[in-house]
Amino acid sequence: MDRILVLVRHGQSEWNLKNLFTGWKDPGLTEKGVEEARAAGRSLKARGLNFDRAFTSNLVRAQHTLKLILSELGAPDVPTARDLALNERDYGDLCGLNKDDAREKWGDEQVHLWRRSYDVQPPGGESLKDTVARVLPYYIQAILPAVLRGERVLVAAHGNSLRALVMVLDGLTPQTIPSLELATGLPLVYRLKPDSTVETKEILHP
Ligand SMILES: O=C(O)[C@H](O)COP(=O)(O)O
Repeated sequence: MDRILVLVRHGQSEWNLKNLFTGWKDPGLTEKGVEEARAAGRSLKARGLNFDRAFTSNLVRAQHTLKLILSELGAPDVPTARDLALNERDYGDLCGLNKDDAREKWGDEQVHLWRRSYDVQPPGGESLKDTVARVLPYYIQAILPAVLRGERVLVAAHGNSLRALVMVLDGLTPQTIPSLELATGLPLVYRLKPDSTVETKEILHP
């Protein structure tokens, strides 16, 4: 039995293009983001993958990415769960601010800590640790059981909600997680062992 889990960050959003902190705000995909999602679907199809179940967040940039991928696979009706647990990390008071302006105001180091550290919270927002605290229980309760049953599972979510999950899957630490970046629209293909640890991991480049 194969235990397939594929994670994909949404395609470029309108606020990614404007370099704005986004969090729980709900911009759509740019034309480039739509193409990135379609390319992800084509890569998965070329890899011979299809899916029995899908999960996404409550935000349209991830939902639209998932819809485009499934359309490219010719499988628009895959059972799909949408849950706030997979939402992007909430950037709180930073939402809507330009990231370069934030660096000017608070300094590169402080902004890097807010964006990439494990336990430093942006003002009024969530740290990655806070994000793990809602993503991991959902993964264990909803996503992992499907994978262990042999269902091929696709998760379309966000840069930091997926960093939270990849941290656990890849055994990263608070010291190593800051260097993890997830590109938009690049599928991560995991094959899990029966004990739910990772057997193989593959990044599908277009
Ligand atoms: O929420 C956002 O601003 C982006 O989707 C992710 O931002 P980051 O890459 O700065 O964490």
